[in-house]
Amino acid sequence: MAAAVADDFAKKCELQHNDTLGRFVIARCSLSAGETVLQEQPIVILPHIGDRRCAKCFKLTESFCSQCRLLALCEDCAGHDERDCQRLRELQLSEEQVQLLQAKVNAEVQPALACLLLGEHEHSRPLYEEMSQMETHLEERRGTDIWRSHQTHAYAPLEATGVLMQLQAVDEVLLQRLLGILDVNVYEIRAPEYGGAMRGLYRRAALFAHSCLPNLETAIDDERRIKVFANRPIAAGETLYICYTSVLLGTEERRHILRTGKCFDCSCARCQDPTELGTHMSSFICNACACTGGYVVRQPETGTWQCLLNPEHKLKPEFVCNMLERAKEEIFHARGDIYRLELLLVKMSRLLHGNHYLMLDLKQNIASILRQILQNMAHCPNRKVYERKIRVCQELLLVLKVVAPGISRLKAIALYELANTQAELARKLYSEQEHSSRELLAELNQTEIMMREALRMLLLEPVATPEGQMSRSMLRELKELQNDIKLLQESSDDVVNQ
Ligand SMILES: C[S@@+](CC[C@H](N)C(=O)[O-])C[C@H]1O[C@@H](n2cnc3c(N)ncnc32)[C@H](O)[C@@H]1O
Repeated sequence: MAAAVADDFAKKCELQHNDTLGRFVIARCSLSAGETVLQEQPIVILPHIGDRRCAKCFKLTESFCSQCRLLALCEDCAGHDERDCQRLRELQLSEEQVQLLQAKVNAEVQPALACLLLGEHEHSRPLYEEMSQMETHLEERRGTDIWRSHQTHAYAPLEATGVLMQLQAVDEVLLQRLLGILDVNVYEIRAPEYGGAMRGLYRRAALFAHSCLPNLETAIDDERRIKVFANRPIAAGETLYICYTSVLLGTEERRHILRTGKCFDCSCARCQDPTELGTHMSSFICNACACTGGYVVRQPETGTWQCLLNPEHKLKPEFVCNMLERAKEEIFHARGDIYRLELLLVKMSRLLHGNHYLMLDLKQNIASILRQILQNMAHCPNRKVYERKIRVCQELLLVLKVVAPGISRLKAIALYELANTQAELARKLYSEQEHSSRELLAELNQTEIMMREALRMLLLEPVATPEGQMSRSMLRELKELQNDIKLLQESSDDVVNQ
C-alpha cells in the first residue's frame, strides 16, 4: 500500500523550484477531474498551540505518562510509543524540572518534543531529515508574536531544564526552525472530539503551492490519511495548487492569514480582482448620496476603498475595519438564534453586498438552523421554512460556483441540501394536494439531477470521513428518489394511455 501510494505521487507529480514559490509541484501528465495524486499518512500529529493532547489517542487531557512524565497521556491509554518513553526517561529530570515542563502555560513543549523525538530514533531519522528541509521562513518570523511565544513557552523551559542539550544539542534557532516548519506546513485535521481540530504534518502534501483558486482538493480521513485529488482536468506541466485558507473568506482575510501564517502575498486572479471575480465577496454598498447601485471595493494597488460607479465616493479603511469587527461580534452573539440572525442579515444588507463573506457566514448559520428545524417533524415546518432554506442554499451556491468552480466539498454539500429540501417540499405540496403529480414529477426530476451532481463530487471523499459517510446515505436517498420518479412516470403513462 505504502509503495503504491508513493508511486502515485512519483508517477503524476514533479517537484520544481523557483524564487517565488520555493519548492512546488507540477503535473507530470494530464490529470482528469477527481484523479488522486497523493495519499499519505502524517509524519507527526500535533495539538493546536495551547492545547494538550494524549500522545496515543489525541484526546484532550491534562494527565501525563507516569513513566516519562513529559508526554501527555490520557487516563484511558496505557502507554505511548515505547522508544519515545524510554528516551525521555533517560533524561533523568528532577521533579521541579518536570513541573516546569508540564506547566499549562508551557503547552508548546509537547509539539517541540514530538518533533525532536523524530530525530532521536534511527527509524524516524529520515523523516526528521526530510522535515528539516521544509520551508520555515526563519528570518521573516524572527521577533514576531509567534516567535516570542515559541521562545517563552517552548525554548525557555526546554533550555532551562537541559532537555535541549541532551536531545541533539539543539539551540534556539534550530528549535525555532522546527516550530516554524510546523506553523508553515501543517494541515488542520479533525480531533477525536466533535468539532475539535489538531495539526498534521505531511511529507509530500506540504509541497503543494497555494492558490485561492486551487486545482486540487484535499480530504483527511479518520485515520488521518490525506487524499489529494484534482478538482478539474489539469494539463501536463500545470502547477498544482491547494487552498491554504477557506474559499469562503474575503480577500483581505485570506491574505492576512497567508501573510501572518505562511509569510507570502498571494497573487492569484481572485486576489488581484477587487470584485473577487464578480462575486463581491468583500464589497460594501455605496451609501453616498445620489449613488444607486454602486459597490465600494478595495483597490489592490492603492488599498483605497472606492465606489465602482463613482470613484470619488470612498470609505475610510478604519471605518471598514471597525464595521467588520462589529459585525463579526454581532454574528458571534447571534449564533444559534434564527430570529437574531435573520434580523442581522437585514441590518447588514444596508451596508454589505449580499455576497459579502459575512453575509455568507450568516446565511450558512441560518441554513444550518433551518436544517435542524426541517429534520424535526415535531416542529411541523410550514412551506415558508422550506422556501427560505432553498433560497439560502441557492444564494450560497451562486457564489461557490465562481470561487470553487471545480469539484468542491462545500459546493457538493450545498447542492445536496438544496436538492433534498426541494424534494421534501415537492412531496409535501403534493401530499397537501397543492401540486399535481405532473408538478411533483417535474420537481423530482430536477432534484435528481442536482443529487447526482452532488454525489459525483462527494463520492470522491474517503469513506472514513463525515462527507464519505454522507455520500453513502445520499446514494440510498438517490435510489429512493429514482424509484419515486419511476412510479410517478408509470402512473402518468397509464393516465395518458387510458
Ligand atoms: C507548505 S509550504 C509549500 C512548500 C514550500 N514552497 C517549500 O519549498 O517547502 C508553504 C510555503 O510555500 C510558499 N508558497 C506557497 N504558495 C505560494 C504562493 N502562491 N505565492 C508565494 N509563495 C507561496 C510560501 O513560502 C509558503 O510559506
